[in-house]
Amino acid sequence: MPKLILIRHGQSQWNLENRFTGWWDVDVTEKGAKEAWDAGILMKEKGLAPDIGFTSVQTRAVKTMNLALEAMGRLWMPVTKNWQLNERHYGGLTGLDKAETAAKHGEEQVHIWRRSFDIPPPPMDGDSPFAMENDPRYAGINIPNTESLKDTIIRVLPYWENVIVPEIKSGKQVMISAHGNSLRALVKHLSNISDDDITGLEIPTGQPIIYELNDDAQGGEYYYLKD
Ligand SMILES: O=C(O)[C@H](O)COP(=O)(O)O
Repeated sequence: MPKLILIRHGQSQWNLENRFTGWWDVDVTEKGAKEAWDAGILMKEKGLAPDIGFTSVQTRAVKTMNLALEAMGRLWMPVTKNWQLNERHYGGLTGLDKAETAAKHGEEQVHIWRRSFDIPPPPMDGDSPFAMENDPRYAGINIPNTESLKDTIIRVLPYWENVIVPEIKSGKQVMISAHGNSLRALVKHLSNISDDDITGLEIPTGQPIIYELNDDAQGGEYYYLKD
C-alpha cells in the first residue's frame, strides 16, 4: 500500500509570536528548523523513503521540506512548489496578534474565523502592508483577499487530484510539506471528515502524519509517526 507523508512546517516566527500569518511569508524559528530536522531523522529511522515531494511556495514549508530531506540524506529528491498548497489566506487578520484580536472581537468570533468551515475572515484591504500583489511568486495568480477552509479546499483538491494522485498511482511515495489549514483541507478529504467535525482538528507543527493509501490513492485512518 502506498504511504503518504504529510508534514506541517516547523514552528514559524509568527507561530511563536501568536500572529495570524496566512499567505504572509515568515521563516521558521530555530525551534521550527529543529522540528523539521528531527522529523527527517524520525522518518529515516522508521524506514520511510519518499520519492517525490510537494510544498507550497512559502518559505516555512519549503525550508521544512529541505531540512527534513537533508536529515534523511535525500536532498536530491525532486520537489515541486505550488501556491495551491499555501496556507489559507487570513485576509484582514493577517499580521494581527491572535490574543489581542480575541480580546477585541471575542473568543467566539475569533474561533469562527479560525475554525468554521465556510465563514472567511474579513477581507484584506488593497492598501494593507501585507498585500502580496507585487510578489513575483504570485505573478499571474488571482490572489484571494481572504479564504475560509472551504475556499482553501477548492484550490487544494484540484492540485491533489490532478498532480499528486497520479504520482501516487504510479507507485511513488509522496511527501507533502504544507500548512495547518491546507493540510486540514487534505485530511478532511482523505479521512472523509464532516464540515462540522473538521472544526475540531488541529495539526501540530513538524510532526509527520502517515496515511496508508489504497491503490486508488484513497485514505481513511492516519497516524502520527512519533506514536
Ligand atoms: O496562518 C496562521 O496563522 C497559522 O499558520 C494557522 O493559524 P490557525 O491555527 O489560527 O488557523
